[in-house]
Amino acid sequence: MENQDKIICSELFQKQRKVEVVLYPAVLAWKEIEKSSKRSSGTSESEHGQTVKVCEIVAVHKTEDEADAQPRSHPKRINQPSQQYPHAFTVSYVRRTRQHLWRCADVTFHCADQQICEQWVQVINEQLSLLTNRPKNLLVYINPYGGKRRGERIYEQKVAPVFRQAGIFTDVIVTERANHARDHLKMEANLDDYDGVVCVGGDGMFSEILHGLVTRIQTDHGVDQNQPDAELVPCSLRIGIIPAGSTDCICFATQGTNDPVTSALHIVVGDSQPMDVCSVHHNGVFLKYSVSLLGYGFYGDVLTDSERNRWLGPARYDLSGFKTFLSHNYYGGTVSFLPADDNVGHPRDKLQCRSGCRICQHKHSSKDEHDEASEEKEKPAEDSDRGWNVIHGKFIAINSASMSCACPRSPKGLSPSAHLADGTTDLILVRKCSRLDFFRHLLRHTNNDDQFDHWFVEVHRVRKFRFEPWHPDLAPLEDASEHPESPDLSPISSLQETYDDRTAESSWNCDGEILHHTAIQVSVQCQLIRLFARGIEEQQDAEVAV
Ligand SMILES: CCCCCCCCCCCCC/C=C/[C@@H](O)[C@H](COP(=O)(O)O)NC(=O)CCCCCCCCCCCCCCC
Ligand SMILES: Nc1ncnc2c1ncn2[C@@H]1O[C@H](COP(=O)(O)OP(=O)(O)O)[C@@H](O)[C@H]1O
Ligand SMILES: [Ca+2]
Repeated sequence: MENQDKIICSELFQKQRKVEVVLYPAVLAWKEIEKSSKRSSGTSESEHGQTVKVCEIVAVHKTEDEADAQPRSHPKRINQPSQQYPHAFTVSYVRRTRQHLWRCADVTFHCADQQICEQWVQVINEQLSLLTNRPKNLLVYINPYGGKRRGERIYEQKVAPVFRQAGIFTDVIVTERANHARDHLKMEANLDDYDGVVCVGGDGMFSEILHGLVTRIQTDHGVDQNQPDAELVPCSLRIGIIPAGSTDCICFATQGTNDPVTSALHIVVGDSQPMDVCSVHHNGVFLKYSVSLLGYGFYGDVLTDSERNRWLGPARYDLSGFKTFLSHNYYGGTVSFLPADDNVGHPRDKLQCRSGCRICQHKHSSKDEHDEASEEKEKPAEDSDRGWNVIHGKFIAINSASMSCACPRSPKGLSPSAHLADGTTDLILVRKCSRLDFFRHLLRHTNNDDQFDHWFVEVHRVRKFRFEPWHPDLAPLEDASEHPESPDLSPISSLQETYDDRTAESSWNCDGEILHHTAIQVSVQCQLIRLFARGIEEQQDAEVAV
């Protein structure tokens, strides 16, 4: 073993091939040195060798099992290299497969000398121990009733083995009722014992963890959440999401897939993705936090209806989506919003938030300065409407997407260019239109067409917004902005007979939870939490160059 300038190099044996294994300061590389005659053509892998970033090594261990230590294809033949190389160690690392999916792969190196083998295990472990962003102790909450009720099985079979391999200690709590996890975090959990909290479930379960954690931190720091302008204290603990829910949009939109093993690996390598959180108030009283969708009208009605059919699992949303689409309700109200600065782009600029996103980083570095400036602007009470835009209308949907809300149903999401951590939310207003028009709009969430390119849709990037449903007595008789009716998918208009658009109110869908107030004030809290994620990687990130 050579150890020059912290580069360690040995000739070892891997799958009956002699390989040169090199540990650079941040990369492990191995390359075949002598090709056996059988493999003369060689694969590109063997010619160019393979590399793994040290920060993506899950674990290294001495391969004790004889069957593992010997090349598997010829365990009993004499004169095999395994006789000359009886010692072995195995490196488990992250391998990217298709579409942002990560898997844990193993490579076993054999060597002649026990000391060299042990040295390799030691130096790799030393490098791993320098990676201080990796969690060592995690608090795990499992919702056994989320999604298809597979939370416990998913955790035991797919996630726990990865954590075990990486030497992570876990305390696991299987929830016994709704809000069990939230209340435990709020009042009981000893947060000092952990580097992070893991939630196994869907967006609703994530919401529990978010509320428990954020509320606990504010209470510990004496911050009053009821003050809409209170400066909230960011959470130091990161949150990991193991998807086992119905929509899994927060997981999908932060790592590009809803796969439990991929999530487990993002946690193991200690990824960190800051994220915006919207705080929702009603007349100065705190209601809820939201990180993905705050939706009034269509998505509120879908959620309300779907709760009755929870037994259907994830399919309840399709059924309720279809029913709500047929009802074709619209709701009067006034939306006011404070637009974001131009430097965070625009919802239709086609710039997508990706791993290491510049817009989110810029926002972070300018956050303090920006917050001070904006407080100055908003403080005087009589001047509090300065910079606000006001829109009155009848809306089929009012959606605030603080992130893209990409999910398997809509791989590009409700607002494909929304950013995870830029301190803004994309406010999408879908005005009263025909069923056919609304169907076209919905359909564009599933293809490459621009869902904002309709006369009845407008979208604004905002830092705050308010909504006020029309009081029946004060509602204007006709909405001035209304477009002449375009063709409808009509025969169902009889469903509308009992519908009074002057009194109708919907409810807000707040990350999959119903809010009990319709008049709300929303403010984006820039980068309040961090996830064990890295945003969606560009495809070329998958390659490593030495
Ligand atoms: C024509 C097909 C149209 C497909 C349109 C799909 C748009 C989907 C956007 C989804 C945004 C999801 C935002 C995330 C919400 C979640 O926080 C939240 C909670 O998740 P959890 O249960 O995992 O805890 N999930 C939800 O509120 C569910 C929203 C799902 C809505 C599905 C709507 C399906 C619409 C189908 C319309 C069918 C029209 C057919 C006309 C012939
Ligand atoms: N043990 C439990 N029993 C019943 N409900 C629970 C339990 N644990 C969590 N919940 C609630 O279940 C709801 C749905 O959970 P979630 O994991 O988001 O699944 P889904 O994506 O299918 O909606 C959440 O509102 C959460 O508060
Ligand atoms: Ca955002």
